[in-house]
Parts: sequence; C-alpha cells; structure tokens
Amino acid sequence: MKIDGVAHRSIWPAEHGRSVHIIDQTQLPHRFVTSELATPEEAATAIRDMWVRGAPLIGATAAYGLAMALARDPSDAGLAQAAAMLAATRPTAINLRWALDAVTASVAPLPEDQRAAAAWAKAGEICDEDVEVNHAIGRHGLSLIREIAAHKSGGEPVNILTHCNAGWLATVDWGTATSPIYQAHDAGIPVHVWVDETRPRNQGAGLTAWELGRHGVSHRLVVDNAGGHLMQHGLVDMVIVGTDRTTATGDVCNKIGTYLKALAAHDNGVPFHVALPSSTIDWTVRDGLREIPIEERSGREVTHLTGLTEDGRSETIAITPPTTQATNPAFDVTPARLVTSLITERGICAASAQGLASLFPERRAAS
Ligand SMILES: CSC[C@@H](O)[C@@H](O)C(=O)COP(=O)(O)O
Repeated sequence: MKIDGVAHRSIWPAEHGRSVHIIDQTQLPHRFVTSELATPEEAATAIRDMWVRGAPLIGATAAYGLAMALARDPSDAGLAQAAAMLAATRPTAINLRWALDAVTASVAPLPEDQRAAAAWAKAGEICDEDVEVNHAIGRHGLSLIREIAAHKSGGEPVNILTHCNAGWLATVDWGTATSPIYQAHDAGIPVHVWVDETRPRNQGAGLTAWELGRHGVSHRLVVDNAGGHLMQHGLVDMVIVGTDRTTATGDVCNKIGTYLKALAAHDNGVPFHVALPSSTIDWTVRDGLREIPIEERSGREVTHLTGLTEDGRSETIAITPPTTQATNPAFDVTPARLVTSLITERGICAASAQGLASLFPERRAAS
C-alpha cells in the first residue's frame, strides 16, 4: 500500500539478495523506521520481539530467515536446526510453520550448494503469493460490503468494526481484514471503520489507525470495550477480523478479545466475518479451544504503556501498583458457531468442515 504516495510492502529483499528490509512496527505510529535483517537470528528476534507481526508476515520473515541460515550451513542438520529455532519464536500463528515447511520441502531434495538460492527464491514466491492471495480475499470480501452498501442511502457509510491489525502491515501487502475495506474505499463505496485499540500492545491504535489514515479511509478509534455498545446502537454493520490459525472445522484463533466481539456481534445480529489466506488454516486441528497453543506474553505489556510525550520523546510508564502481577494471553479462540463466514482467496464459505471442504476439496481428500 502507499505511504505518502509511495508504494510499500512490509518486507522486501535487499538488492544484493542476502538480507531483507522490514518496517520496525514497534516504532509505529510515531516513527517510520526500517531495519535490515541479515541473519536467521535477527529474523528470529524481529519475529519474537514483534518488529514484524501478523500471521502472514511472520511466515514471510521466517522463510527469509531460513534462506539466510542455509547460506551459512546448507546441510540437513543446519536446515532442521534453523527451522526449529525460527519455529519456536511465536507459537500461535500457523503461517510460521507453513512457511518453514514450504521452504524446507522445496530445498530438501536439492544438493547443498543449490539450497540457499532456492530458499531465497521460495521466500520471494511466498511473499508474492501473499500479495495475490490477499488481493483475492479483498475482491471476495468486497461483495459483502457492496451488499450492505446497496441498502444504505444518501452516501451513508458502511460501518465496519475490526480488531487488532490484520492490515497490510500484518501481511506482505493489502492485509486480510483490511483488503476488502481498501478495495471498497478505492471503488468509491463509503466505508467507515471502528478500530479497536487492542490492548495490551495496541495494534489497532498504533498500526490499523496509522494504515487506514495513510490510505485516507475514514475511521475512528474506540476502546476495546466499546464494540458491544456500538453494536447495540446499530452503529456496526459488520465485523471483519483476521486470524492466526483457523481449524479444519472453522474455529478461529485471533488476537485476544476477538471472542468477545464475536459474542457481542452474535447477540446483536451483526455479521462476523473472518478474512484469511488458506496458509492460516491448520488442517490437522479440529478443536480450536483444546488444541491451539495460546501464546502467553510478558505481564509487563499489561502493566506498562509506551507512548510519545508532548515534547516528542518515547517513554514507557507504569499504570499499575508496582507489585501488581498481570497475565497476558495473546490470543483467544472464537468457536465456529459465532463466525458468519470465512473469506478466503478462493471465495467465501461457512465456518465449518463442510464449508472449508467446499472451497478446498483437495484438503478433505488429504485429511
Ligand atoms: C492478517 S494478520 C491476522 C492476525 O495475525 C492478526 O489479527 C493478529 O492477531 C496479529 O497478532 P500479533 O500478536 O500482532 O502478531
């Protein structure tokens, strides 16, 4: 997407082909800073410390990290060790394992001296494919926005609520949840986005608000607890969120708080859609609540806040008594029964085993 008129992706290879550039998302929205990752360890740190985040971008970064590792040690042992190191960075987003498996499968049959170059090319393919897939998700999701817009009068916008950042910063480009929104906006359909702040890391306040603003999409930030109230007052036409892992039965694991939005949507008859590339489906899991590992992050993310002072300095402050302990689960699972539809690159389906099988029949055969 464009930043000040210049097209950007969230990750791009250096010209010499040995490192990648990323946008350091810990610095947004106050500073636009890019960093260069040149080793698998740097890629792992960038993922673990959330310089890059969002399921598809985590996968893309890990793929390049594995290519960097193979440039150093292309042996089978080197490949397995680097893949394990990168896989351990964040446990919930399945795209991480998907991307590492894809690179491993494409290089394992090759002689060692060809592996690094092949892995680099594969990582590039994963990125290009992510852009295409997200664009397709947007095309399908756009039809849902159009349907609602058709019932509006006098330029009244379609009000969409989103949680966390499933925007272009979370992918290589376009985003998943935001792709239909950008495409609707670009097609001249009036849209307005309610952006959940998304405590504790505030991906909504810092990232989604930043991207939507840069693209000129009308939006307003709300505290995480406001969604139910907005829905009760008819101010939300639809919810669109992303996901870190979707089960073969349609359960959706996404940023903590997504489940509560789905409950409120259900109670208020508001459609609750989940946008996802098929790389986010874990075909081996059927029960999201029991089987998906939920990342537990530092309690400090809850007890402290970082922001900009009025004189422009970045500062971290405590918001609790010093002895307060916090628990910080980073994701939750929304059962399939609360999900109106899944928006994938192949089209829209019910959040169920049958729905997914209708779009991905080859996976039904495989499982
Ligand atoms: C297209 S991104 C989908 C999800 O990864 C996104 O909604 C999300 O929960 C991101 O969590 P994060 O902890 O910021 O990596």
